[in-house]
Amino acid sequence: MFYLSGFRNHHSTEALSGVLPIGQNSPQRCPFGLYAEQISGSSFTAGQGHNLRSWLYRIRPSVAHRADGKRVEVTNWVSQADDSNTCIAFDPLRWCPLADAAGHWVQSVRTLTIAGGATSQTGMSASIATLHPEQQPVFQNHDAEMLVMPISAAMTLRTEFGILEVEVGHLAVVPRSVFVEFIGDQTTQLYLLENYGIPFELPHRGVIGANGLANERDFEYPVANYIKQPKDTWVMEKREGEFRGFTLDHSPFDVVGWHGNHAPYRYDLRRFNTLGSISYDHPDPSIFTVLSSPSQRAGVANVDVVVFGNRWLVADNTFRPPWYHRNVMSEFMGLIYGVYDAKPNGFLPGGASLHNAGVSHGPDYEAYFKASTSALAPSKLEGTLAFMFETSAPQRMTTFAANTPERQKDYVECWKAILPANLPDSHRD
Ligand SMILES: O=C(O)Cc1cc(O)ccc1O
Ligand SMILES: [Fe+2]
Repeated sequence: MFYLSGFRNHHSTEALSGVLPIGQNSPQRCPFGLYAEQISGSSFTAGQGHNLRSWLYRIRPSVAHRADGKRVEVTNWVSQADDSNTCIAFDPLRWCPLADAAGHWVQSVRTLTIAGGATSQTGMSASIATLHPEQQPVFQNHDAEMLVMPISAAMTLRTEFGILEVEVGHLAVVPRSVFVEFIGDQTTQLYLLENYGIPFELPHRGVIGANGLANERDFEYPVANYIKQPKDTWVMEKREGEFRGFTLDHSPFDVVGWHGNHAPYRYDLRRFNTLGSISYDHPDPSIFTVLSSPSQRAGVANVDVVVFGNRWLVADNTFRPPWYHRNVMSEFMGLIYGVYDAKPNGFLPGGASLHNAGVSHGPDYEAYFKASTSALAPSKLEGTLAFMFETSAPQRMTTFAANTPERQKDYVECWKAILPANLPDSHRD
């Protein structure tokens, strides 16, 4: 399938040539009698480089989709970090891969951790969902930009803007309020991040220069692809954590052409140009940032998406895995495949961990022992893809996450075998 390349480029695409008006956005009558509709992703007055909007040329304006909605109960998708369904996360936390959930993917979402929420428009939530091959509802998330990563099988996202094929090892981002249908040929679990804050940007590269990390051209946008379907379509929408469903008498995927810099996209995480230490010491993980949602405070992210993929380890006289640490940001981690170097046991593909702000953590005993004693020849981490959602707000654990049988209540035992350094009981030079 053909894609448009370039992060936040001003893309133009037509499923039928001649549908995009030339030199203006909203002519008195659009070509072919289509309807022009703008969707924005920033305030109208956002600065240059942060101003996000696209123009869609569609068979019906999306207001024609409006029908009275019915409230739908979705039990475990949490959108506010308050006392009603979350608790404070004091301890290091870890979960085994969750069992597949029944039902469609929206019902299957189980939020594990959350910071901030949909109403305050800050923070994030991290969830696991299950996508089955059955028919799925079309979905609109007014609360958040959604970032999804399939874990065991590829999936397809049909959106108003066109189709994104999303493999294991890809991430896909769907802006707020965009109509999207998740389609799977095989059952797969998904990691799902809701970003309640400012839409994702590429991190500033600073002295790294113009290239490296996630390169702009590797972000792929869909080409226009419409269906003129008179059949009923079931749509679900989410607003401030509440869900409603309604039936349309046609498909919302009726956009024949679009142009703009605000659209869903995919990125192959295996294209990430990982940079690291070629002298000594383990760098801070900010060097692995793929996407960053900034906060109002310069240099402090609302949420960073960080990836740990295949890479050479060559640092001299260095403890090469992550050091022991406490981070002022809070860290949710997941594993798409392979082994994560700091946690060779117990952190499994499809599993998750949370080290809340200030919570001490680091390599487990086995990782420490191996990395502190093995010969330091260059070595390569291969067949591995882990990620971290790092947010400046403390993350809470949901009631579901606290009580699910997949929670590893013995997680802290992985540091138990660590021996104290061999020193006399007390001494002072
Ligand atoms: O805790 C973790 O495993 C994530 C992490 C990785 C790293 O390379 C440095 C710091 C950090 O928090
Ligand atoms: Fe960490």
